[in-house]
Amino acid sequence: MTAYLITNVSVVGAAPTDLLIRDGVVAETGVGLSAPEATVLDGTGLVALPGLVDLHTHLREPGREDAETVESGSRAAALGGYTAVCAMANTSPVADTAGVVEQVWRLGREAGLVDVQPIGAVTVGLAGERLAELGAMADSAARVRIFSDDGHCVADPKLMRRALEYVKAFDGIIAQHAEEPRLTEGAQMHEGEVSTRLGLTGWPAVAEEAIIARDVLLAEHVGSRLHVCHVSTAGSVEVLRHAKARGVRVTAEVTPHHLLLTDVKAETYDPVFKVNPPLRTDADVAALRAALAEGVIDIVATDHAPHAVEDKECEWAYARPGMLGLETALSIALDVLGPQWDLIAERMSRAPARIAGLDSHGLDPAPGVPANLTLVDPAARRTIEPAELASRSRNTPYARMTLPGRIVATFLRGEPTVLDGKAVK
Ligand SMILES: NC(=O)N[C@@H](CC(=O)O)C(=O)O
Ligand SMILES: [Zn+2]
Ligand SMILES: [Zn+2]
Repeated sequence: MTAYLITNVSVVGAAPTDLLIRDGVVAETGVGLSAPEATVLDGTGLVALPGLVDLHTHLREPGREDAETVESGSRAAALGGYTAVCAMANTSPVADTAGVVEQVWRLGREAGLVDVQPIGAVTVGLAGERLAELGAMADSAARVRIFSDDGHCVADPKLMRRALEYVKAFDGIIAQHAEEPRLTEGAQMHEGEVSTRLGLTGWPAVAEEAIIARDVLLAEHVGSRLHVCHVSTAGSVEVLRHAKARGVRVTAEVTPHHLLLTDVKAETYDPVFKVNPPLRTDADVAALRAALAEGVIDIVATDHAPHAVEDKECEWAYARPGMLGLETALSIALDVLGPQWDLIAERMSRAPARIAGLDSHGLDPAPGVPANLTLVDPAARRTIEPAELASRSRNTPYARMTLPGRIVATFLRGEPTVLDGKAVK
């Protein structure tokens, strides 16, 4: 195992220091360290962050390996500064058995670029009819703790209650895709002025807010943990604020795209901007940014949703919803939040690691801590070229945009997965 000496680097925005990485851990920190056996990396001008943790990633394996594999998605994650990702269950077959979650977990180990933590489905086949084998998935080698039917809402309140009750025994979490399906039938974009002008069927904010309101009440009643996926409206923020004030065990995420983009993008009719929940309004974006700063929204999660060309480059109405996120998330966060390194570390690493129970992640680089970290060059700017992304898919909404920040290196348990901005394998 090679040792690495990163010199003159700012750890989470603090005054520059040296970091010695050896035997999988941060062995030493301090100014003027020497380690003759170590490979030296000049960290001047760079910021070291705890490796980013994504609570919401779609890896598409098994079933749609043409759009993404565990390996290609892991590489995209490492290049984005991530050391751990939670893989959503809407694969084919669905990750609703111990067998499938163990398969995804093993593929992640074999790729060895990030820790891949599978999420299990709540219901069999994501059909919303009966509970999947939650206990068997929790007891499996994948040790599943987060369950989600993401892509679909667990709309039946009785099933949602049962799921919350079931996972309480092992302190599990239900991660809800909050969308009342009866209110979004045929929906193509956010319901508002722009949808009226374009004549596209709208996805009203209340379809999200009504489910969040119901679920925080159910979580309170049962005393279980609820996580709300991709919060997208100002009204959802108010529901969450109220629930948190009451002490409900609820956490919430916002995606980079909901922090930056709005429904006016639909005017292009370019399906790269079609996503669930849909891009909302300026007022929603402002409310989401404030909620993230305040902590009403706990984390940024990418909802990295790769789609093959034929599923995206077609008419808006036929295109699948979803956009890439792993390779651009840190840049968007830097653009939206500015160089608030402690806040970025909290919302993109420490808090998601805590929520997911990933004990060796989300820890600031310090002596004795597992060396899961990433080095960011905040002064660099880069122009996003879809063809250059490591993902197998090309559906980034940031094509040809110039964004701040570049991931220079990422370390997983002391081994580099990215060096000089390139994946090492
Ligand atoms: N976000 C999306 O628009 N799509 C996701 C599913 C989801 O996150 O709901 C997908 O799997 O493609
Ligand atoms: Zn979803
Ligand atoms: Zn998703």
